[in-house]
Amino acid sequence: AVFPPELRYVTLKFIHRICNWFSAYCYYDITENDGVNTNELYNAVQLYLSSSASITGNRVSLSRGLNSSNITFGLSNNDSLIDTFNGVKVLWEHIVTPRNSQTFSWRPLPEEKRGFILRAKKINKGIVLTSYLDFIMEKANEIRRKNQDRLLYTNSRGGSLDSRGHPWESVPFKHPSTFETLAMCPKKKAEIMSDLLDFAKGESFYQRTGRAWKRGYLLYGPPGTGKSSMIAAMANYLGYDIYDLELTEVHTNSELRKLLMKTSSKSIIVIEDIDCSINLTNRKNNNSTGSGGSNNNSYNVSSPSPPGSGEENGGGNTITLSGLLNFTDGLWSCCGSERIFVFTTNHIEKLDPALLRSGRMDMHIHMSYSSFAALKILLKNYLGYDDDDVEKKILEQLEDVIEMAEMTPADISEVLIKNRRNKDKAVLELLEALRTRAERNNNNAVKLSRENCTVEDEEQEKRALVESPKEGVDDQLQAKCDKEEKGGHDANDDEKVL
Ligand SMILES: Nc1ncnc2c1ncn2[C@@H]1O[C@H](COP(=O)(O)OP(=O)(O)OP(=O)(O)O)[C@@H](O)[C@H]1O
Ligand SMILES: [Mg+2]
Repeated sequence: AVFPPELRYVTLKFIHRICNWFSAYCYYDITENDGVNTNELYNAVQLYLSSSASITGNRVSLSRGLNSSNITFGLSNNDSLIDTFNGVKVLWEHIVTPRNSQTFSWRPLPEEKRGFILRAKKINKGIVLTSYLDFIMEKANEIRRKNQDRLLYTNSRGGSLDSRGHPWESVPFKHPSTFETLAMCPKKKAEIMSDLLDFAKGESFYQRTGRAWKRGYLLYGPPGTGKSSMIAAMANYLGYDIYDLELTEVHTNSELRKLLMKTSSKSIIVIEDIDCSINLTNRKNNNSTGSGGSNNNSYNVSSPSPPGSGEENGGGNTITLSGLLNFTDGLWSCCGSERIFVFTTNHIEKLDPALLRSGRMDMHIHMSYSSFAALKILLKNYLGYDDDDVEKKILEQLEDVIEMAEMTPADISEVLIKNRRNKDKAVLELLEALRTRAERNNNNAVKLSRENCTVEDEEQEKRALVESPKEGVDDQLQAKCDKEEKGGHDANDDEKVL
């Protein structure tokens, strides 16, 4: 109180300047407001320092962001702390001074002037300016994404808008599913994760290749194999919001387009059970409308109109397949960026080939019955068991039956949850359940082969199914996991489309 902060700031500055000549240090001012714009670096530094474990002062400022369940700690006014980066020590000081009321400004400025002063040794100037500040920006973004809870949007209100004209309703999204808890072939999992990461970091790639910055995943497989869990894991992994699109609530193609326009970037747009929610007879209707003068083959198949004009053939009050394709693929799909489309289905064979062609759904992911690798993940999730916690003999027995049993991860987790208090019993009961299933499947297979409908046919059918997308979007990952080596499929999806 004896020493007014304003004076203190000026003196500090003055002292800094004097010392500059003699000292080994250099100083950087990072003010909250650089005149007109808010300084992004200031916010980043604040967030970054909040995560720093070295805050020990008696006075710490706390804050909690909108939609966030985390509290962040910050440097209090005129407090300082030391941070180290790559062995380089720097000192941060937070300076707050009352703003001079005579300063003219077009818009109201906060009453206080805030800023950080960063002190570093002159010999470390290079490292501070090049890597340290970048590091802080990156770290801050990470923290921001972690603190902000995901949102789950639905359009369950039908076409009606809320008071602010938004067609989407949102709730905080707190699904605990992550890639770690997801039971599936580890190789496949790793590929999906790196695909997602490539996508999220791929701004310049998409720019360079002239592609809209979006990606489509089709998840298919029987119920209870983790399709919805996978979507949650994707959202948690990338920190994206989810838009769960209920197609049955959408009445026209133009309504669909409006919904799309109101989605934000960095989001996953999900249509579950696509085979059930879109009436496939639409396709016939479309074809009977005649396929105009479009010279794009793929559109001729299903949608006579070029992208972006799906409204006309929406006609009455139903949305059409072409409307949906325009939604994911047309010009409107790029109003915004960094969007992922995920469709799920239990019956991939029921889907229109137009939906499956490459470029539309970039990656087809087969979620299948539990494999041995997946089973081990489930054992770890539910019982906390590692490999050597289970008797080797039992583990081998599990491995023997798991493929034949064709049990979904959902079924397996059911058995494990039921017995989670008695872990040994859980494993034994699981083995029993797997055996029963395997036996049943085996009997069925024998019966089938007696009726001259061999298992091989089924196998072929499955293979045909995987290969069915006309443009050759093989499920490479599945193939890899099944160790069905099909040589020469190394080209990634993007190359195929190009
Ligand atoms: N691969 C998996 N890894 C971990 N848990 C799984 C997996 N698959 C299923 N589960 C468990 O089973 C439950 C049902 O899974 P989920 O809802 O993801 O299945 P789904 O494939 O979406 O089924 P549906 O086709 O009926 O929508 C989940 O709550 C989850 O706990
Ligand atoms: Mg589901």
